[in-house]
Amino acid sequence: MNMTLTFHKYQGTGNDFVLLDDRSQQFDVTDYCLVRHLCDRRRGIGADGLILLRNHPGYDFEMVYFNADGYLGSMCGNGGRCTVAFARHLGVMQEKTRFLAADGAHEAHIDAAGLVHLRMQDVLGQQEIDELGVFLDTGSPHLVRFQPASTLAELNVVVEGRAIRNSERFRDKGTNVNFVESPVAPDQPWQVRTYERGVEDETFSCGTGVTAVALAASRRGAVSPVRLRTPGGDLQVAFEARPDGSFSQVYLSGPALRVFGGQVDV
Ligand SMILES: N[C@@H](CCC[C@H](N)C(=O)O)C(=O)O
Repeated sequence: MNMTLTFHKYQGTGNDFVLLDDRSQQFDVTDYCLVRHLCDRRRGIGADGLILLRNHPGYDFEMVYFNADGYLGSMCGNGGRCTVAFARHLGVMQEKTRFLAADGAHEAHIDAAGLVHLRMQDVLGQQEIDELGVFLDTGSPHLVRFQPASTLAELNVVVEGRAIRNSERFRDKGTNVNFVESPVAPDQPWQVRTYERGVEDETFSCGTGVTAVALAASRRGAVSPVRLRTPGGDLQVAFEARPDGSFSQVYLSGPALRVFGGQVDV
């Protein structure tokens, strides 16, 4: 492209993103090589994904999300929270906002402690439960696997997750794979490690992933709000469970921090 891009680096519990203020709609969303380059941790800025903040009629902004593989992605929960923090940094919003993402409209607010609370889409339909685990879509597809006690820390998430993600069942559309350990005491969090589609690696956390875990764990006694611990930090998921097995009022809450800004020649 032979141009200089101004970028902003954000992270939400270690899930990190390059954010671009693209309200002028200059970025070529078909240039997957550029997105992949910017997300490359050796040759570029380095991130799990890239997000464009754009104007859109009827909303404070639109969030356009790309995975690190360069391709347009589905909903990104941690990325959504980081985009809300970015929108406040730009002055596009103050405490509350309503924006558009790949899976539709979202509301969010930033509390006095700086935590970002993002309302996720209602999760409708039945969770698919079999010997492999619990499959559900929280804006992105997720397989949730509950592990035996004290096994999560030693699990090879990349090997195990990649095998499931590339299995015949998931090869075409892919899935994220979340490995979960139940709390050791009622006041302890659910522990989660995630292999992420489109990053094709373990990430420090995954927002739509911990949301899927909380909803799947509600069948195992988890009560809203559920606290979840990822390698990148703690997140909270609140929800209302409906009699038909669907969930509404689903909120993903946690920190979303600006790390640095700069310019990159591309
Ligand atoms: N890390 C994100 C998930 C982003 C989408 C995922 N990589 C996919 O392609 O399904 C999150 O926080 O939800």
